Amino acid sequence: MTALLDIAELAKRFDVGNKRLLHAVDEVTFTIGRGETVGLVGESGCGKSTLVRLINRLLDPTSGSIRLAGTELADMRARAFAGNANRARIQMVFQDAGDSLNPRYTAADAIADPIRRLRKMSGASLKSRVEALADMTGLPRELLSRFPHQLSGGQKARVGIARAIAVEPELLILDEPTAALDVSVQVVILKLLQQLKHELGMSYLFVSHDLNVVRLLCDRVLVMYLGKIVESGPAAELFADPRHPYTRALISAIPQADPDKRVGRLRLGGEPRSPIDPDPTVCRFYGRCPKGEPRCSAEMPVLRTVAPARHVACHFA
Ligand SMILES: Nc1ncnc2c1ncn2[C@@H]1O[C@H](COP(=O)(O)OP(=O)(O)OP(=O)(O)O)[C@@H](O)[C@H]1O
Repeated sequence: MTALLDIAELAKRFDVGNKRLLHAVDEVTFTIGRGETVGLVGESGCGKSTLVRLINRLLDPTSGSIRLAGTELADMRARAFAGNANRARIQMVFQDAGDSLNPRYTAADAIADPIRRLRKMSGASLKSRVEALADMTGLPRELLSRFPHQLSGGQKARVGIARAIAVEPELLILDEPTAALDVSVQVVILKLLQQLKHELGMSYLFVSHDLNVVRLLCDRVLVMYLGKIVESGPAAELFADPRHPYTRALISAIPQADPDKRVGRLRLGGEPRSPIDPDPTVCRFYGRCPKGEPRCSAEMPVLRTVAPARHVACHFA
């Protein structure tokens, strides 16, 4: 499969005062193929949003490379990227469509906005393009004149999706696209996203806390922990045989309807492991950083990735 997105050694460090840097995204390397759906999972604060904001060029990286079909995007400042021709090629569906839509824009204005800016379309052709997008996303045309507060959660989600696909992106980043929706609406929106992907041939980077959804929708999964991709692999393989202790802990937390399949939930932390622990996949310092940092990932190896396994420095420089 040809790589559409090629991320290499991508890093974002934030200055958190007292001469300390927080490694929000810590030298991350992965690819997304054309037409592939890649899931990005990890606990709150592990760096998922920072990573997608780097890829979507809303944030400037500290170092590393973001190549889209061979074109380097990391060199350009986030502000300059907004007006760049490549802007249309990566679009994003945000977590809460209600929050991300401009309250002063009707649904039609919201969908038309990127087309006007990035495709320089106007007049009757713009209007018919907006109507076609409403049809594609199942938004009744009569709702196009409504403002976000006059739409249901599911309808706002459809507007957010129509807006994101309006300029025919090659890569769609979905940041918890159904987290703000009722369960029944979630299913409908996930089916719509699957259908659009097949119709339009896009690649998806799917960020989610819901591992059951990730298992169902994604070809491959990236597991992020403290700014690093600690494990990545084909979804079926990773869920059947998680190798990294953090992935195991994450999977053990998936609710199981079948009592026979329930296992005890694994938790990280507790006593430090022996420095001569024979299992190289287990961190010696879970929750007990030698530097005294509570969130340190010291000596946690990276598994099943293209990068060679190596020891991870303290999360705080
Ligand atoms: N502008 C910033 N300045 C300093 N630290 C930041 C900044 N933005 C994010 N961080 C820190 O970087 C780390 C990663 O944050 P990020 O929002 O990427 O996590 P996340 O995995 O997306 O979390 P969630 O799932 O809760 O959205 C966190 O420790 C966060 O506090």
